[in-house]
Amino acid sequence: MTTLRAEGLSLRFGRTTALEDVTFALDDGVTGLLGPNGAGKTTLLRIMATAIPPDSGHLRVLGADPRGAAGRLAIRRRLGYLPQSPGFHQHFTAFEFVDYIAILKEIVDGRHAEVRRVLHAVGLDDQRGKKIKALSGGMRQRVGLAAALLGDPALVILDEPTVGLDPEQRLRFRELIALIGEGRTVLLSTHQTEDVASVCRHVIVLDQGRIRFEGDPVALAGVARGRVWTGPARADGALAAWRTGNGDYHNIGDPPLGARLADPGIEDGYLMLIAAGPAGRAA
Ligand SMILES: Nc1ncnc2c1ncn2[C@@H]1O[C@H](COP(=O)(O)OP(=O)(O)OP(=O)(O)O)[C@@H](O)[C@H]1O
Repeated sequence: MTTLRAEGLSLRFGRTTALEDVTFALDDGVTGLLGPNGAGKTTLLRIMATAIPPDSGHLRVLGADPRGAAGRLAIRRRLGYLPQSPGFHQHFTAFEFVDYIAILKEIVDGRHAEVRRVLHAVGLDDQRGKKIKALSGGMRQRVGLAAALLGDPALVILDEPTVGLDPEQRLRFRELIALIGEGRTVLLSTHQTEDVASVCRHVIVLDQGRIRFEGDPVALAGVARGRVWTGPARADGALAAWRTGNGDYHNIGDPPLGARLADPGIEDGYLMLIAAGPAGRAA
């Protein structure tokens, strides 16, 4: 079943166009929302979480229309949202923070059992009595994730949850997200193409408020097929190029004649789209 359908969403902040004619649908599983700084990711997530309305366009979330108060309430009851800055109360313990969110979510029956359940789901059984300020960044993100899972939401929206985590924490967090995506819809906003490669079955690339790509991760890599090559120097005219560990340069763009083509990855496809700019719509 389609969990969410957005049609022609647009939103401006003064003279800044944050979103322009954004149309997509979400189903079960993890969808990655990739885009550079300022692409409009957080704005789009906030609209979907019913925190702000779009200027124009239509949105249907879990069968409800967020334009009316009753629709918004119905959506919020079945939604888990982890914002970029969850506003942790540093002096609360992990349990107290999640319990506080459970109160705000109006969970009445078995509230403490539900708090324990979500803390267990994110692997924080042993840490639940610790103060937020004493937890590592990765643990803190888990507390935020636990709060987002209260009430077993059908739709979970995660705004850049892997930012600032070390590689091992990021791996563990990805595993958790993959588990959460089984049987429910998860939208994961991220700058990390590795997040998308490891957990997402579907990916949306947003740039300058517009959708530049929608499809599976293999198709995103395919955007750069025939456009990635290696050579001894940074190629003139490459859209992006960087030196690799063995001293060769990895180039993306229009390859010169006789170039040594390489298999593209998700990062190559993503960079092709972003570097080519709005005119270079490739999917
Ligand atoms: N409340 C606001 N008032 C004014 N401009 C805003 C506001 N929120 C966002 N913007 C602008 O809208 C555009 C999109 O911002 P948004 O935060 O949605 O991007 P983002 O993709 O989430 O970026 P990042 O990856 O840096 O978090 C940016 O140009 C931003 O400056």
